[in-house]
Amino acid sequence: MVADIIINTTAKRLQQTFSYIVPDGMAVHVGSRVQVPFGRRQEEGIVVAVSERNAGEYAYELKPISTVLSAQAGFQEEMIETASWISRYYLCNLADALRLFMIEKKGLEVRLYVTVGTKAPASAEDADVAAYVQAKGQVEKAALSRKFGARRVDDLLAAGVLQVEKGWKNKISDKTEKWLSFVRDDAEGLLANRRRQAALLAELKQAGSAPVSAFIGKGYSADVIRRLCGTGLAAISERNVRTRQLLPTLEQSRPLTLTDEQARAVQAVRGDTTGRTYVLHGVTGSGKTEVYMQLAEDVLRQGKQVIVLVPEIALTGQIVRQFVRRFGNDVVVMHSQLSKGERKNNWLRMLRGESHICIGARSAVFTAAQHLGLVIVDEAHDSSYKQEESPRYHAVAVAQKRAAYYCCPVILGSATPSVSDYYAALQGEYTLLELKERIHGRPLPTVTIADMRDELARGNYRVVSDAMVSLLEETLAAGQQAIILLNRRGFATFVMCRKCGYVVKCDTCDVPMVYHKQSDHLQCHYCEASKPIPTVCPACGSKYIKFFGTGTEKVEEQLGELFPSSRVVRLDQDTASRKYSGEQILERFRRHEYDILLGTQMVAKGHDFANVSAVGILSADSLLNLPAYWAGERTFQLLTQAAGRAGRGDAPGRVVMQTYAPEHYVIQCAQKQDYHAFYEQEIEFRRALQYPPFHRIIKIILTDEEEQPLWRRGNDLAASLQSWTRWEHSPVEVIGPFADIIKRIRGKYRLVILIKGKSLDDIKDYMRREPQCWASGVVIDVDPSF
Ligand SMILES: Nc1ncnc2c1ncn2[C@@H]1O[C@H](COP(=O)(O)OP(=O)(O)OP(=O)(O)O)[C@@H](O)[C@H]1O
Ligand SMILES: [Zn+2]
Repeated sequence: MVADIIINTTAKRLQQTFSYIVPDGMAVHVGSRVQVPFGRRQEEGIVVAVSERNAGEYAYELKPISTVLSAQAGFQEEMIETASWISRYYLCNLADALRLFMIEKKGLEVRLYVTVGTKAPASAEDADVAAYVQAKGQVEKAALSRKFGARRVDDLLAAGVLQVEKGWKNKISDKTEKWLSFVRDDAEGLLANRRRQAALLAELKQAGSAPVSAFIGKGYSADVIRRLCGTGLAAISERNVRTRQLLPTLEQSRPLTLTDEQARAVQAVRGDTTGRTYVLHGVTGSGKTEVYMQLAEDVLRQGKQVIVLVPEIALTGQIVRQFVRRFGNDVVVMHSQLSKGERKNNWLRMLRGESHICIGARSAVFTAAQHLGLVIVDEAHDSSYKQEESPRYHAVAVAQKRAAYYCCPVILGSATPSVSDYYAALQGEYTLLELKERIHGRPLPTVTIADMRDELARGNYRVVSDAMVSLLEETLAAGQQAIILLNRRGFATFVMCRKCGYVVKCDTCDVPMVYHKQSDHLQCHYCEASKPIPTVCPACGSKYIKFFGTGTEKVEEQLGELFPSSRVVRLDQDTASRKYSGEQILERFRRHEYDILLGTQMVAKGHDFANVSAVGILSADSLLNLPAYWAGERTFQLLTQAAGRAGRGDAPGRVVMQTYAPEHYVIQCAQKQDYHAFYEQEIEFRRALQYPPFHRIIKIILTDEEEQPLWRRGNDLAASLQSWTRWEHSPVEVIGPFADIIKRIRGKYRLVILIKGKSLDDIKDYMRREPQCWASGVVIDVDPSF
């Protein structure tokens, strides 16, 4: 038998597969991680194919595989299939695609482990060594040599008293903690005069077992714990750490009685074994989470597993909270603040089938599973599901691929489905499920539009319109809370000389720098570089340096002036960057320690705060004017989602939306929260201009420190692609090269070439063979999100 193997390294030249002989009796299958001779070294490899071919059929001499590293660390066949698809579809290396599924990206380290051999030791000294090894089961050879001397160990190996074999060691060690467990009751009266120990034992009997830290937290000293263990009534053991709960302990919840709409949705998906995709279009506050949970419960009953994807920002939010309350310890949460050891523990729990639900952001789509029964993607329209570095995959597409293998359904839930998903649902490619009503018949919020041109004409130069001021006044007076959205952080969005018009830009990016008042410096939002504020204009020397534009910091200041007695909190990248600080802000707002939550799009997503009755959107058109086909869709989604945070409790919701373009169809549809009207207009626009979903797009980004060579390279690549399309008569359009919207980032100029067509499979084949596509400074983005 012959195995095709990918060497696990990032070196680009090693991306092809290599063939090796499978020695007789060695258990090697697709997905095994093995060690192979490679040049003069041994390398780690991943088996991607096994065939019955004969080594003699090859033109060169094949070498045998050295060892199988670990059954546990191996890949499942499904993962290899999905990774191959990713590498074909997104035009990336197979090794890079495979690494998406690995928990230890760097690969495994091979070590030698010593166990007891078959021969008896000849002397008392040798017997000591053998006894030591026997007691430990196995000992790393290096450690044993350090303890007893390398010579001794080698001699004992040669004599057969000890034996050695290769094993693998994780670079990430398991993260463990000490647990205290109940052993038996104090029948002998050992604790007669020891009240603390007796109390601890009583508590322990109730709990069975719990982390030692929990008892320390309850006031038992380490000494009391140690003495209790000394009596043999309790014992300490090391256990792998479970996901650190981000949330305070929550009460368990029971399934709710579904509304008719919810029941119909659950019924439609239940028992699907075709691997279909369902678009669950439910207005904000319609109870999508309950639908997810009841479907998950079904799947759990069949002993299968569920992956739940949420936008990164929602990881501590509503949906995670609800799942943890309903399913308790059966849930693992993969959030970015876990240590590597914790991630690995979670990952292994899913792989071994010890946990059944994994909730996480984009990358959780790669979680190992025993048997996947359902994938849920909440807020499926969210742009965070697209990875913006290589491999540039979309988590929904990967989820669909995995689900197809397991024949399990994928649910794409959203109040504002992506135009492409909704189109696929209407075409019958997906199945559409709708929740048209909010729970308890609560009305959707009423939205008022504030035309900012009128405000200016009336002499209101503030960021906040009169309508919004009154809304906030009434809300605060009623003891309710408000959320305010402004999609720009910082204080002033650019700094300009009034005399000559000079705008302060980043040294390495072609963007104006943003003034941050709190830290009192200018910051580039692309590369995070910062600069002091110039006192005189660097261009003309005048002193008329002025700040323009508005960010969240300035609004925070203005709100403080307008409503001095209200408590305002700001949530944006600047305040949320410290560990857990974002969650704390949201948690304290939930407890009504603040009246107004102000922030960037982080405040618009998924939150379910019952006491929020007002939402203010300061600049509804901030995304609308971007030169991109998706500008309307993103704007509609953001506005509808933000508005949907209002009126989820007893008080009806009210929203003020500030805009300079009140007549624009996106603003009009968002005002009415009318997804269908928006979709009808948007899909016609897409059809007319041949944008997705009617045409697919590949974006090629070329970068270089020098502008001239970059254009030359761009023109050459475009010419190559053009000649292919002419020659093949393929209905594929090549556009560009043209300068990217932002001409230069981090010191590198940027050019873009777009490829558009109904099917891009053929041109992908061509691109795979075109060396210019694989040169350094070239990024290929299939189905780009911007
Ligand atoms: N069948 C039900 N009976 C009673 N209450 C329900 C029911 N289903 C859901 N709810 C409650 O309705 C509220 C809104 O539900 P949920 O947060 O799931 O909405 P959603 O559809 O996810 O909205 P959004 O898209 O805005 O996040 C929650 O507080 C939830 O507990
Ligand atoms: Zn910069």
